Amino acid sequence: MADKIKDAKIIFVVGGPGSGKGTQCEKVVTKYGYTHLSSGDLLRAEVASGSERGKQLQAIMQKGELVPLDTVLDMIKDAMIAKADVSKGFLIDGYPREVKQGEEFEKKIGKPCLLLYIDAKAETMVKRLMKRGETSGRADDNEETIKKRLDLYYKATEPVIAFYESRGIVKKIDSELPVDEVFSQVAKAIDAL
Ligand SMILES: Nc1ncnc2c1ncn2[C@H]1C[C@H](O)[C@@H](COP(=O)(O)OP(=O)(O)O)O1
Ligand SMILES: [Mg+2]
Repeated sequence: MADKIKDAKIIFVVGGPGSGKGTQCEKVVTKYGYTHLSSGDLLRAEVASGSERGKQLQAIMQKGELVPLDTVLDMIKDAMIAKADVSKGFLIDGYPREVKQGEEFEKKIGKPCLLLYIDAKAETMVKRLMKRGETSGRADDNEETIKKRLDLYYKATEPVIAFYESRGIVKKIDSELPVDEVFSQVAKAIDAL
């Protein structure tokens, strides 16, 4: 089954909470016809389904912690297989959150050809998340959880960037700029593939 996705382009989209990953991915979907898979959205869909697994996930996410690796990976893989025939490529948004997740992804699914590092200052991310929290309805868009998510990002996720830098596939994107200017950097990186 996983054979079908072996030849598809896989792009990891990594950045802190509120850095603008989802915003940029939506624009890539429109321009390039890629499939956008946000690990957070997949997990939130499971929570919304009201399943037993969803309830356990919600408790973890509300605390700003990482959910078990196999759960996320299985969800991403199932979603990729479902889209394999129609997709030009995959944007994997919000994953890997830690180096181990990247290693497991490559074992079970395939290798990324690019890592988009969506970079914004902590202060900017907090500001954007607090604003998003006014309307998002997300249980983790509150001041206390935001702080934990940022700490975890710097501790667990930044090493992911270093790991893939050694492979030469990291493209750093300045996400302090207006959305369209951020996107022109993203488009340049994708056009160069
Ligand atoms: N370049 C930019 N300038 C200003 N606001 C931005 C921006 N990119 C995203 N935003 C806004 C949209 C959202 O309300 C919030 C978080 O963006 P997001 O795409 O949901 O981030 P992420 O998916 O990385 O958590 O910030
Ligand atoms: Mg997002």
